Amino acid sequence: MMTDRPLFTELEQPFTCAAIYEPTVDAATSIMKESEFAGADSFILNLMGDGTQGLREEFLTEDHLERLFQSTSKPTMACYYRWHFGGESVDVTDEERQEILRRAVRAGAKCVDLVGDTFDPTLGPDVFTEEAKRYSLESERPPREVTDDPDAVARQEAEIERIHELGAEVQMSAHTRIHLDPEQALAVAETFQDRGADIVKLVSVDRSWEDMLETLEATVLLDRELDVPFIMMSHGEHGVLARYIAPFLGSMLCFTQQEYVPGGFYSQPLTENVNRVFDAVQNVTPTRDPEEVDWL
Ligand SMILES: O=C1C[C@@](O)(C(=O)O)C[C@@H](O)[C@@H]1O
Repeated sequence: MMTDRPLFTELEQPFTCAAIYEPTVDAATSIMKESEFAGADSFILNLMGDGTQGLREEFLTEDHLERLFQSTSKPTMACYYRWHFGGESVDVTDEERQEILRRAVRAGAKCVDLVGDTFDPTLGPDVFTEEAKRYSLESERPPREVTDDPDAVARQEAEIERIHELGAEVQMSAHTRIHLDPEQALAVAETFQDRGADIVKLVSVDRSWEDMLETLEATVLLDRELDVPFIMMSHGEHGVLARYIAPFLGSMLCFTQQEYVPGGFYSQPLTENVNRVFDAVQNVTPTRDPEEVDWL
């Protein structure tokens, strides 16, 4: 008998979530099956590909998506950003993106990624441009993909309810394109939690080891203060190390990949590798107050 796939918040944490960037359902299925052997616990499917690192538009039907989700007993989360990993902006409205994400849920996705500025896109340079790089190198810019416009927030809250009614969870996310210090990270995370998100995801920017250490500090702060599960991580080469470590400090999962394709996105560690780390690192969760420990 078919068993339903678990929700993301039902999985034992921390776990791996393998990113699927393939252009066709067959290719995506093949990578998902191989990822299962590498120990992937869940998947994130990129829907905004149209030929470059994500599912092509012709596969965005309920039938195609259902065939893909049914090929695994692991849960899949769907995302459809305004940009794709090839670097260009995607020419669809927020309403269309949400319609496609709801279609994915009807086809069996267990979670959708709701970008934090949906219905009120934050202004800023196009991603992957020289100007975007400058934006990320400076700290005193507002975080991208975060809005507090009351109309947009009300629509986001209604969208979260619709997705809940369809039986899936919502991960509210922001790729902030700037480095977040711990207090900034907590402020954004709390607004997403207040909107009804089941999971909060923050992707900061780390430009140095000091930034990376602040990202880990933000992870500890979020773990202490947030009521919902969260994912804390960063873009930037200094952020890669924290992707392995943050899951031990409370970040719920690590986004991984099965293999690195030429011209691909290499910040996500390989699934097999992360699982080896998760398995090897034991006995690091404190169970007693420092006062109760003999050997300090
Ligand atoms: O948003 C995220 C995280 C990500 O941006 C990363 O940096 O690992 C990659 C995306 O596939 C995923 O949806």
